[in-house]
Amino acid sequence: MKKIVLLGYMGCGKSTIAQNLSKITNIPFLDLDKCIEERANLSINEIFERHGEVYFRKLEHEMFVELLQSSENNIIGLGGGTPCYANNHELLKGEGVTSIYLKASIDTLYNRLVHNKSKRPLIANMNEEEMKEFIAKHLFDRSFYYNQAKHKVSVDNKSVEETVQDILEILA
Ligand SMILES: Nc1ncnc2c1ncn2[C@@H]1O[C@H](COP(=O)(O)OP(=O)(O)OP(=O)(O)O)[C@@H](O)[C@H]1O
Ligand SMILES: O=C(O)C1=C[C@@H](O)[C@@H](O)[C@H](O)C1
Ligand SMILES: [Mg+2]
Repeated sequence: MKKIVLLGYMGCGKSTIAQNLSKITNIPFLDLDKCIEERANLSINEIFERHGEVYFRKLEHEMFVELLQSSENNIIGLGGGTPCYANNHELLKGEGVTSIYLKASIDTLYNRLVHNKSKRPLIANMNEEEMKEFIAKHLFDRSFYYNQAKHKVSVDNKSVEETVQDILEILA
């Protein structure tokens, strides 16, 4: 089995890029956040509200391990925080795993997230100034984990198609 794992900060484009990559390669795409929502029968927001983040991180780890263990070839889009909890970052280095960090600058992330934050509980209640500061600090804290990926693709100022092309070159 081969697993292509896309990771990176909220809004870097994991879900968008993975969907497009899936169409071109015919490798089925699994979105970890969606799998968790289906298993819990709750939205990510509801899981955070009702059970708290620690519980969410437990579900997230269990689901990630389960997806990696399946015998199918898959593209897996992680949640923004997945590599930063449990031993998930170690799993990025496993045999049969092609892990790719979609690296975006603070400005790119801010511009994509500012009008699109309601479904992202970590930033949903922040104003614009708080959000920019939060993204800068949070990205810095998380970079160590994101950099455990085997490959890195910069997504700044690139179209979806250009980023997909960069990934296809890694996979070739
Ligand atoms: N060049 C681009 N590549 C990827 N996404 C882009 C691009 N330009 C604009 N976008 C938009 O940026 C947003 C990226 O969000 P997406 O949900 O794919 O990110 P994500 O990394 O999966 O976030 P999360 O971790 O919160 O699930 C989408 O609204 C998408 O349409
Ligand atoms: O960056 C994060 O920690 C998160 C990102 C989303 O994909 C979701 O997994 C959840 O909102 C947490
Ligand atoms: Mg996503």
